[in-house]
Amino acid sequence: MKYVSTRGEAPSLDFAEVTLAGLASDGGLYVPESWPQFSAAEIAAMRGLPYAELAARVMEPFVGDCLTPQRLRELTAKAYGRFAHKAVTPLVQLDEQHWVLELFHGPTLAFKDVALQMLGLLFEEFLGREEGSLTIVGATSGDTGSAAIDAVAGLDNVEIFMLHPKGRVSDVQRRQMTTVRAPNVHNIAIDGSFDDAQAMVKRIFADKDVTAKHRIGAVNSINWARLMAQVVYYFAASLQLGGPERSLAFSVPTGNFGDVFAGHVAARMGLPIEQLIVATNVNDILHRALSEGDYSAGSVTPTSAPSMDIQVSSNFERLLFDVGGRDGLALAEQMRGFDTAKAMRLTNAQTKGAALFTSARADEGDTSQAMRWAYEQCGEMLDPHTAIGLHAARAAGIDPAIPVVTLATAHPAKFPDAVERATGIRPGLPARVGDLFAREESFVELPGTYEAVRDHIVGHAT
Ligand SMILES: Cc1ncc(COP(=O)(O)O)c(C=O)c1O
Ligand SMILES: N[C@@H](CCOP(=O)(O)O)C(=O)O
Repeated sequence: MKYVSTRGEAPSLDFAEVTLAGLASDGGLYVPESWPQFSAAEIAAMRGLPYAELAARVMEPFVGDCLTPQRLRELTAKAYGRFAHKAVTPLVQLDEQHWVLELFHGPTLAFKDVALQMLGLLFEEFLGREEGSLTIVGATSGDTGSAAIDAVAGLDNVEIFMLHPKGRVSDVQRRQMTTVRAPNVHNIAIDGSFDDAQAMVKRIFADKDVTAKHRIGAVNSINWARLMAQVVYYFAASLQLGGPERSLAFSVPTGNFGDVFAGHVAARMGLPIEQLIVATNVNDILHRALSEGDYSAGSVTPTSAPSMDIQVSSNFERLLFDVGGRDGLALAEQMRGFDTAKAMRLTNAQTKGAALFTSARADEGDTSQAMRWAYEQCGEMLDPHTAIGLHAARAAGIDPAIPVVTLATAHPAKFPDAVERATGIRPGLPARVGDLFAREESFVELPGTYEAVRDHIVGHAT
């Protein structure tokens, strides 16, 4: 399997190279040069498999010959062995039509663990082969940071610098990053938004003064391996609810468009998906793009779902590439226009090609109301991000005969204030996070300028 850049100019790479490269050298994102296909019979044969084996089957065509089938199975067994639920991503039914897919049973209580537990092992595997090292620079609006840190803390040949927007993540999220004591972990709080942090990460990949001395790696969903691992749970949910004979709709709380793009990949591979519902909070660039063709970024508004307080959605570029004719040079031109104007229109081909997607936006009242409904009517406590997904799922008007699965992207205890305001109940942290509030924090605060962040990273990277 070879990977190509969405901007058409970077060299094509194999799976190991793409995992270590993160962002493409032309500023684009890597995607497989073609989508692997499963027949209905092949999908049906996956029914009842343990999650780790299902993951190996779904990932195998993407990995190509970079891992033997046996080694891939050793890695998936190790990655998913750390989850607190035997099913790894269990489904919970809310009513006749709605289910939630709980993706928060990993070590840091969000869906990010599903991919990052695997990515940490892949880094070790591929770096070990060449005795290389990696300086990871990541941006987080709260969840990627802790999941990535958990996955790589203590590794000898990996160092991680994680940027979060100061004061804009929950206390639990911040502490899950800043209380990890390991010499290779560096937390940085910047003045600014997640979008500012993500822009700095992309800039550092293009900074020749830095890349001449350090091999920069990515843990954000710009790294293809993240998305590959997220495709698996769409298969897991479908197989439990009658797939491949029955088609499902998925509602996905969306920010950087990685999770829902993984659903698009599952559909491309042959999984019957009726609709992908892109659920946003008031930072609704994706809702406007999909409903009106208007992809224009404003400033970020802080909400009770801080991990989705994102306006510039990295993985939307992968969708535009895939549904708009896979013309890298034309997309590079379109993205350059967006970088300058912070706005662009989708082409007719892009809008038409994205027909599997629909979208909805939830304001703060809708989010609270969805948390309350799930708790009072169904006995399920949801976090605010999942509640946005549920609001969109119920608003989308899907045929009642089609099951709608909302991705539960975080544990409610990561956002206790918002959950308590909506339901009157304060969720407690599961025992696996330990004495989070007793541990000492360590992070530096930096101004929100690229130079300040770059100088800090260069000054502290070994
Ligand atoms: C809890 C939670 N829900 C939803 C999202 C949005 O996911 P994505 O960025 O893949 O669209 C995020 C952040 O990425 C998150 O942390
Ligand atoms: N919501 C994310 C933002 C980063 O997105 P990613 O999926 O590209 O890593 C977070 O919680 O950090």
